[in-house]
Amino acid sequence: MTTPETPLLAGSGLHKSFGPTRALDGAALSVAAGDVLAIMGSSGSGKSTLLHCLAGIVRPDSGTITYGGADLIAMDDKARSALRRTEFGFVFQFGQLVPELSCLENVALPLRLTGTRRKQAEAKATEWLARLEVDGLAKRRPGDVSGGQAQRVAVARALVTGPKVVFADEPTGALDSLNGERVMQMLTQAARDTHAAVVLVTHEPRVAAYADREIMVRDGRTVDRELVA
Ligand SMILES: Nc1ncnc2c1ncn2[C@@H]1O[C@H](COP(=O)(O)OP(=O)(O)OP(=O)(O)O)[C@@H](O)[C@H]1O
Repeated sequence: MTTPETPLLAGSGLHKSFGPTRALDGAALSVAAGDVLAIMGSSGSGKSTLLHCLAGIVRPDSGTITYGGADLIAMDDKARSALRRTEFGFVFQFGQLVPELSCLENVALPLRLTGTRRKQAEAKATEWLARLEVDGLAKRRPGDVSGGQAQRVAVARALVTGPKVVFADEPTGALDSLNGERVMQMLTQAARDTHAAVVLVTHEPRVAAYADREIMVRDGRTVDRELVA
C-alpha cells in the first residue's frame, strides 16, 4: 500500500446515509500533493458520495476530513465555497459548461468569480484552451462543439485557477474510448505539469490506469486496490 506521507486531503471514518440508504459506511482515504488517485467500484457503491464529501459539497453524517490540515467539516458554508473556488477544480461526466457562454467565457468564469478582471481572465483562459488544443473553439458555444471537445474545455475550466485538487467524476463517461483516452491524457498531463492532485471517480479500469493509485469502494467502505487484485 502506497500511503502518502503528508496528505493534502484526508478523510476517515466517513459515514453518510440518504434516508435508509447507507452510501458511506466508514470510508477513508488520503491524497498527497500531486497524487493522481482513482476511486473505483460498482454502481451505487458510494464513489460519488465520497468525492462529494471530500470536495466539501456534501456534509458527511460523521467522520473527519482535513484539507491542508484544516477541518473541512467544521468550516462554515462561506469558507467552504471559497475553498472550492480557489483550491479545487471540478470536471463532471457531462462537462456542465454554461450553454449561454462561449467556450472562452466558460473557461474564464472561475477567474471572474474570484475577481480577476475580464482581460486578464480571458488571456489566461486562452492559454488553457490552447494547452487542451481547443483554442479554435474559443468563440463557439458548448452546444456547437463535440462531446470530447466540450470535456477538454471543461478540463481547461477546472485547471485555469491553478487548483491544488481536481475532482473528476466519470469525466469520460459520456465519451467514446478514443476521446476518453485523449481527455484522460490531457487531464493527467496538465495536473502533473501544475502539480495538482486528481481525485478521479471511474468504473472503467482503462481510465483508472492513468492514476498513480487506485482504491475500491464496496458498500460504502474503501479497500486498497492492491489488496483486492
Ligand atoms: N442525493 C441522494 N439521495 C438519495 N440517495 C442517494 C443520493 N446520492 C446517492 N444516493 C444513494 O447512495 C448510494 C451511493 O450512491 P453514489 O452515487 O455515491 O454511488 P456511485 O458508486 O457513485 O454510483 P454510480 O457509479 O452509479 O454513479 C446509492 O444507493 C445511491 O442511490
